[in-house]
Amino acid sequence: MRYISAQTTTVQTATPTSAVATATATPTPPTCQPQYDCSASPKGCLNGGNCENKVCKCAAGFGGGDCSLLACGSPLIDPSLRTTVASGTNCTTCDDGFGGFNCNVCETDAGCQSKPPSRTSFFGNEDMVCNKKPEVFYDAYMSCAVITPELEGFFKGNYTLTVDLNPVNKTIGAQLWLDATEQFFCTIPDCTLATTEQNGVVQTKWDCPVLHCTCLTPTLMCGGIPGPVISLGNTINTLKGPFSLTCPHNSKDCDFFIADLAGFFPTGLKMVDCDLGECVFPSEIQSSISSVKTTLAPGVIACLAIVGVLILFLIVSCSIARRNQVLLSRTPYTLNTEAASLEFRNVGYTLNKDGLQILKGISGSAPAGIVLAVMGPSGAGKSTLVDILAGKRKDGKVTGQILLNGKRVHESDIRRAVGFVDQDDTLPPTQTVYEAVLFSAMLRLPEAMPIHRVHERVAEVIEMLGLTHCADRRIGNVTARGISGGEKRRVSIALELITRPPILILDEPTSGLDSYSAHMVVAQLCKLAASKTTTVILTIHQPRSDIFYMFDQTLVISKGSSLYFGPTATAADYFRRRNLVCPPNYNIADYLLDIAMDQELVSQATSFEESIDEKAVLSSGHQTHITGNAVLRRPGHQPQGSTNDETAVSMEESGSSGSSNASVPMEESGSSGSSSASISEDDTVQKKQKTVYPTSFLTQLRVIMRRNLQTLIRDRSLLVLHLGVAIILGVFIGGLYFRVPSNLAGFQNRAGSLFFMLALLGFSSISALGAFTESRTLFIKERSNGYYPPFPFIISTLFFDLIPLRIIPSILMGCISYFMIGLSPVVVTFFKFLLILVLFNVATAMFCLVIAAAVRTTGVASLASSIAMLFMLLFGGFLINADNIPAALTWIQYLSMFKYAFEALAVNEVATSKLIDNIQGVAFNVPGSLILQKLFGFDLGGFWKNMIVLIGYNVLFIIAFWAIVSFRLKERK
Ligand SMILES: Nc1ncnc2c1ncn2[C@@H]1O[C@H](COP(=O)(O)OP(=O)(O)OP(=O)(O)O)[C@@H](O)[C@H]1O
Repeated sequence: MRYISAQTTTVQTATPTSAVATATATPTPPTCQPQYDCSASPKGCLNGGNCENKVCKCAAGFGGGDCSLLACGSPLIDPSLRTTVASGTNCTTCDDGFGGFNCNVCETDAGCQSKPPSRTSFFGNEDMVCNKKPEVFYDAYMSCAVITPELEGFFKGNYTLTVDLNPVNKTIGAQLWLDATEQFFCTIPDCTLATTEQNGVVQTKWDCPVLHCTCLTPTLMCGGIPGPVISLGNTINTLKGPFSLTCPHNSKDCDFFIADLAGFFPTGLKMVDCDLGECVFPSEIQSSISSVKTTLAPGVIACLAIVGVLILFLIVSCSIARRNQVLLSRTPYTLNTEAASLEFRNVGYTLNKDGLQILKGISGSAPAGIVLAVMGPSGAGKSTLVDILAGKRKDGKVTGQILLNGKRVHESDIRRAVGFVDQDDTLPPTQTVYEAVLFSAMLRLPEAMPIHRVHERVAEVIEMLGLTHCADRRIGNVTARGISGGEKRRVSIALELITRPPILILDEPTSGLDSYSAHMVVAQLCKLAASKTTTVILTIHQPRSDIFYMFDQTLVISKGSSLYFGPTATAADYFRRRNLVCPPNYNIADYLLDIAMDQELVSQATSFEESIDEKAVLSSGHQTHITGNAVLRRPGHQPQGSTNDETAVSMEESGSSGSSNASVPMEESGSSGSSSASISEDDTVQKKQKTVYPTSFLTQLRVIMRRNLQTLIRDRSLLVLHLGVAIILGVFIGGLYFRVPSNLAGFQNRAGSLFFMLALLGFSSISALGAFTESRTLFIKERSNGYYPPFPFIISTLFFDLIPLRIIPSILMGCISYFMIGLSPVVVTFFKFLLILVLFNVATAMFCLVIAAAVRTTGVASLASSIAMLFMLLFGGFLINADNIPAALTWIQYLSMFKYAFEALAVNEVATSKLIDNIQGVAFNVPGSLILQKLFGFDLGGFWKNMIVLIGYNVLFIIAFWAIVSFRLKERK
């Protein structure tokens, strides 16, 4: 059977047969009105009708002169023969086998076979069938109910969408009906259609780049009566697209998405109970389902890629570090057993800023295994000299030469050979004496040294310096009182003594010590020198006479010039020969200082006519005199490179420390062989050597982290404050914005609570300044003394600042306030919310750390970060609308971390929620996304973009922090 019956329906005249569509309303009677000329009317044909010979050929389901009326005949009937019904009236009965809002949707195969087909099958003798699947092939019709609380808030009624899907012409025609009245229709060309299978779900999707819609005036939605709340006429008429329609095969629902209306319908229009059908020949049905792999949003892919690269980098770095640690722990080690000699020739130092000459060509030497005391009044240049001898970086210009064991070497070699105790005690306040010395030992003794030997050595040094009684007491600082100033001085010495360096240089080791302790410390240093493992050079102000005579050699400096250099024992004779006699019962050390202070006496001493012997020394150039007390005290002692020859021997001649008991001041010697070149300008020694650390990276990291953990636990105030404040403020914000409703006020509160949280976290980050400023000084000193390189310090600092003080508090505050406020209950939204808070807080803390590292003064650093924070807050998107910022200042918002975090938080939270309120009796239901767009000027699709920017800020600040700490935080004296 080719078709079931052939029934003819005459437009608006014939009485319908039983099978002909009828309407509840009386069919529109024929009129005598002139025929509508579609070519002459600007309106043309509506609802996808074509104007042919001045007459509209309407799409199935439509009729009337301009195709504006609902026609209730099946698509198999000639369009001109379909019965139309009056506007506002529904079709009630459709042709057999057809259904849908305007009776053009086939329901059965029989329906499709009830009339002769309007086209022929390629395969000839075929009956049409009704295809009900969303994958369509010829011309399908669909009608669906529409769920749209957004529109229903303004225009009450039942919404229906009728759609004509034409894959042959690649077009879609769609009409929206409110009750039975059409509100607007759209014609959509150039569509592509694809049926895909993803994770077992098959769906057909139409993607169309453009759409043209026409709002039918006067209708409720298009500015019609009675008194509409709003008119969508202009919005609908100016829609551009793109547009998409997605229909899953296993459901009767579809999604209708118009990009221009994303603010109004963020997830599209929900079409439910869709009835779809088309009459096709079976041979036309050629399903082409393609499977697609699950794809992630580009933002998610970028984030995953960053995390992946970081993890890979971490794994590779850790395995390399572990290998190095194992190798180093198996490397045989030797501890220093031999003292080194240090000679300095014509050392000068001039300040860059004002050209002031601080040191004027000072020469001398400290042969291996002796104690050399550098004396002089305050400001004479003692510290400057020992800084230079220790290879410390100086701000000004250094001239002269320094020889280590008689050889010119790079200053990094000198630094390696020298242990340096600074004038100021820079010690970790929260550690005990034992822990501080152990810290130095763990980092500076060889990795392969067994741990029990390390502890033994620590105990030995602590005992040697008389610190056993306070070994378990905390060092303390101004705010938390700990050990005494003298004990601190001895701890500083212990930190350097632990490595038993070939040369130990101490700046004022006895300052702050009582005379007994001073004597004890100097005696220990002399003992160390006598053991031939360490040469000691120290500066001292006013030693007691018994202490003075413990030094082997003395260098007296007056106003940057050498007044005396020679054996301590002959100093008194030397000045007596110049008629400068130390009064009886007078401390010779005090007398030497008196001379150095008085320029007349200095002139008297330096203008003295030298003896032949002394002249001989003079003419020989650099001289040194090593037969000092060390030799006298230690019979048989023969320092390295020295002889017991009583005649002065120049350094040049001896190749190393010469020997003489004659004492000649450097001024008199003239210090020939002076070098005007900076110490490091010698080509042979210019090659900078990489600092070699005795311990591996992992050991350094472990030891530093252990100390940071101790500090965090013992100096609990900051940790407790951050955690406490996070909990209290979490409860406070939760209480203040408790259970925000979805009305207008609730929306303001929701956005306000999110912004307030960011403000709190942002400003609490400023505490990073103070925390870092304390550890910064310690780092500079320890780095300079060769404890560790910057990298493990940076990791440890970031770990102990970011995790306990930034990440945990922001999670705490977020968890508490989130549920109290009643933000979105969606789990993913909650975790995204926490992630944003954490990324934001880490970024602001890193920003403050960068400032703290870059700016030396704490006051300037806190002012700079507070002002920067305030500006970022202002341009964060809450206090000023992004679209209203003056053009010249718009760039500032892109620097604001608040903007990215707030936008991400708001999009995450508010975009999927609804604003439901009632203003003066008019109820409305507006999507949160529309508010975000209109009120804040936010980019709705920008969640991952904002997240990437926040991650970018973190990476940028971490790199900046690393660069500043590595290249700027170096000791400069
Ligand atoms: N970087 C600098 N800028 C300005 N002045 C400097 C600098 N370095 C040293 N001086 C000046 O050089 C002189 C010597 O300083 P130095 O610290 O070496 O003296 P000192 O003998 O160790 O004094 P004290 O015993 O009081 O510590 C001082 O007048 C000091 O002000």
